[in-house]
Amino acid sequence: MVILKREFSFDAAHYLPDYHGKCERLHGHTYKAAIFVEGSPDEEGMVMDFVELKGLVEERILSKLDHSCLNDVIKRPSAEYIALWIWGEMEPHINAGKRRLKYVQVWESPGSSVIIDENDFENFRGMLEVVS
Ligand SMILES: Nc1nc2c(c(=O)[nH]1)N=C([C@H](O)[C@H](O)COP(=O)(O)OP(=O)(O)OP(=O)(O)O)CN2
Ligand SMILES: [Zn+2]
Repeated sequence: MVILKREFSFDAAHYLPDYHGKCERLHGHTYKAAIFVEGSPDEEGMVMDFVELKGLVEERILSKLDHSCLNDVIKRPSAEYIALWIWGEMEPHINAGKRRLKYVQVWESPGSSVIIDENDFENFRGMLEVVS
């Protein structure tokens, strides 16, 4: 199997309502994220066309999160829950044939990131309180 990765970034505001400290106040980040897809190269030599993946990221993620207040979309927008939300947006459009969404990584700052896989999504999706 081969794992391909597409990285992207977005600017957004958020606050952490249940956090006690500076992050309970409205502030912003330039987030970075990566989508990892596992599969076998097809007859075109591709696990998944990067152009298709870029379009999905723009349609399913960036159009909703870039220059937004994340709390309008995700109730507790920690990096962990942002990653779970991204998983829910992307998985139905990626899993096909032998290709599978493998990991989602979200960086809140260059030194701080989370990585989730399908088990995390199954275990924690119920805690993801999506606003809209
Ligand atoms: N496990 C997590 N911990 C924290 C999260 C999170 O999403 N998951 N988020 C925050 C806050 O959003 C906070 O803004 C992060 O602050 P900090 O780490 O200090 O990072 P800065 O953006 O301020 O950048 P630095 O240059 O590193 O100060 C807190 N914890
Ligand atoms: Zn923050």
